[in-house]
Amino acid sequence: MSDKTKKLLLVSACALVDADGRVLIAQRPEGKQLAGLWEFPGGKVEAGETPEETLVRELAEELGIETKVACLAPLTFASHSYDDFNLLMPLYVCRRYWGIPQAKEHAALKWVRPNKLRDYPMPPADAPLIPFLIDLL
Ligand SMILES: Nc1nc2c([nH]c(=O)n2[C@H]2C[C@H](O)[C@@H](COP(=O)(O)OP(=O)(O)OP(=O)(O)O)O2)c(=O)[nH]1
Repeated sequence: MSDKTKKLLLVSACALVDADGRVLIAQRPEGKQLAGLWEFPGGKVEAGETPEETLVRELAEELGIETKVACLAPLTFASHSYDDFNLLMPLYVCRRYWGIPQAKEHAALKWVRPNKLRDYPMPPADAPLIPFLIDLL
């Protein structure tokens, strides 16, 4: 049943892909909601931003890498109802970026083959995204 008090939260996420077809996942740090789970880098779309601009900003803040809006290709989206909000999360693929990803805000980073993603505990919203990455890569 719909809960009219629940807010829709728009979050942009990115599957960064390396030359080997592996995807970067990042572990949420202690103290945050969903701590310890592995996620796709990204974050909340802020006022005035396009979802692509959000990702360019978040990838710089979280990983210290540079990319461009034109280097982000939409793949699919996640839609999941958490207890306190409804999440809508477009997932982009990025194969072209500059710099080496570093965990600036995460506990750890890992490059993983798409068919191994299920070995890493992810937020419940993310499980339906995995088959799209397996198909693509
Ligand atoms: N970046 C990202 N967020 C995800 C994924 N899956 C998923 O459910 N989320 C959720 C977790 C958070 O509730 C929200 C992302 O928000 P965020 O990373 O900007 O915010 P946060 O919870 O770290 O908190 P904040 O301190 O920034 O407010 O989306 C994912 O794969 N990547």
